Amino acid sequence: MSLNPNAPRPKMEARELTLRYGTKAAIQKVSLAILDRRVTALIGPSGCGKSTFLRALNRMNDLIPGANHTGTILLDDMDIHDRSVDVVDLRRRVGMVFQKSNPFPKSIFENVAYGLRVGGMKDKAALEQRVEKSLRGAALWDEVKDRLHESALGLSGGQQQRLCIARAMAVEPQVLLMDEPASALDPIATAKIEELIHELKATYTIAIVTHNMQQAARVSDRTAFFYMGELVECGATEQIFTNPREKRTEDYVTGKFG
Ligand SMILES: Nc1ncnc2c1ncn2[C@@H]1O[C@H](COP(=O)(O)OP(=O)(O)OP(=O)(O)O)[C@@H](O)[C@H]1O
Repeated sequence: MSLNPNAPRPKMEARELTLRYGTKAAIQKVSLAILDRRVTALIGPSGCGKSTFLRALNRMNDLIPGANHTGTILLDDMDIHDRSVDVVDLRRRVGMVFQKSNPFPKSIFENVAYGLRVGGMKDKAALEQRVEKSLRGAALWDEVKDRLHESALGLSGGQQQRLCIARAMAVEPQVLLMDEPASALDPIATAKIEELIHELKATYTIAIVTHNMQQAARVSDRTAFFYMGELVECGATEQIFTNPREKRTEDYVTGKFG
């Protein structure tokens, strides 16, 4: 129990989470809190289980045949694996942005409106309002407002990724999961995404997987270091990068292995 009443509370929390593909554990007994309206970076060498952990947070691993888990994941006080949980509703509350932007072959407008239409929103004015709000939120509105009904596939890579962020935001999630959202982008588009993440954390709780150590240091408040399926340590980003408790963390953040 924290003594500071202003200390952020966990928005999501994994307790002793083990996730296997078949019989092989990809992550073992991971206990990690994702704090409300903070950015948590998940770092570690390839194959250490970062994406597996991220995908577990909105049960995307359910889609992989043979994936199974033990342990608990809470969203606020709700066990996300409880029988009463509707997975579609969970994924609306915990949205996801992938490494490679994946706009639908539809117009810019329809990409953002998609989840709203699926959710039953029919009113044209309401749809237009929410699409504009989401595009503004994703810092894309000014670039696309005059071409909303053109194909999303005509946008640049960086614009497509911001469109995917707008699409995720349109259904008003509480948590945004980002799996290397800038790894396919050039430095200018990457800087825009990083700036956006900085703005989004006023509203959203964000967990981001990144291979880029500088990016983790720039965008996150907290950093969790994974190694071979284990969570080695998690703490304030500055502490993890300047004064880690564990030797393995120090070796990784100083580039001794990777
Ligand atoms: N769909 C799958 N089926 C079987 N094994 C998988 C699957 N996805 C991941 N794995 C295995 O689980 C382990 C963790 O993978 P994961 O993708 O979570 O790691 P990662 O840290 O995100 O890696 P990277 O940084 O390379 O993306 C790896 O051994 C990987 O081979």
